[in-house]
Amino acid sequence: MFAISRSSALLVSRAAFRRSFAAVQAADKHTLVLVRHGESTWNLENVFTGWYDCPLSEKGHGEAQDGGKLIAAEGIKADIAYTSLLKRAIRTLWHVLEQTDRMWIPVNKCWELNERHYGALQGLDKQETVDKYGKDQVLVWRRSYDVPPPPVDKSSPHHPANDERYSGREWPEEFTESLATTLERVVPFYESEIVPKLKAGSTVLIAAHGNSLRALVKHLDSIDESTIAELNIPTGTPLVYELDENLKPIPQPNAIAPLQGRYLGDQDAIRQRIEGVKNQTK
Ligand SMILES: O=C(O)[C@@H](CO)OP(=O)(O)O
Repeated sequence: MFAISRSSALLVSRAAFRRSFAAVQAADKHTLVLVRHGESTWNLENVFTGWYDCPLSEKGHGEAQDGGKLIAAEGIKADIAYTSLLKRAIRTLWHVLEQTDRMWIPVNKCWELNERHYGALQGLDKQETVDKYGKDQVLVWRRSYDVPPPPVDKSSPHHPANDERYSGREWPEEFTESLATTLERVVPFYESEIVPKLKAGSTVLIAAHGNSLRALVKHLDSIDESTIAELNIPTGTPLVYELDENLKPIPQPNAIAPLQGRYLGDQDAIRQRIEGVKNQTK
């Protein structure tokens, strides 16, 4: 009475095959979620920020909470999170973890994910800087790949040697960063710290900054130096990457080129936010 017919045995083994194939596929797919912090007080005031540690604005708190809700609605469950040493990104991460009910997962705070250091431009009004130096020069400082803004020296409060969170490291007498030098710290950090977690099957969440994330997506999406100059990342908007077994992005439907990951949320509103970042220096 327990004998299984040949056809039902076949059905059982097909179902088992489908299940194990799905498991292999799942193991070969890796999820990485990137979120730029919500609007900060200095974004609101249109001031060059870099490593200056300003908080989120009222609107920025709301953007970060909404970003977290979108991640929760997608059913994405981060296993480990990374952020910078700057409170606008840390607070954004806290909002996302709260909204996704993942406040218990490990969190790593690392200077390598900081915003690009804006040198002597930190603290200057973006529009006044355009009025003084011209739109083209300011665009070169903001978006060119390898032209850094003028540096700060150790007499400046903006120099990292004067901030205890960066103690224990050697900093050059003069400091500033281009996107290229930002990438030189972001990408090795990603490769050495985050890639092993992804390979081990963890879903990874990174809350960081406009330019540290531009550096990371340049690497992930193999974006060339002239195209990356046109790329702006909106505040508080989750960007979801599905990566294949070689950790190459699997192009997502609705991805906004040149990105292969997809932004969560209302796509028209996201395009408007992107334009807003671009238009900070008209
Ligand atoms: O001021 C900054 O640090 C960054 C991000 O807010 O600005 P921008 O978009 O001009 O690079």
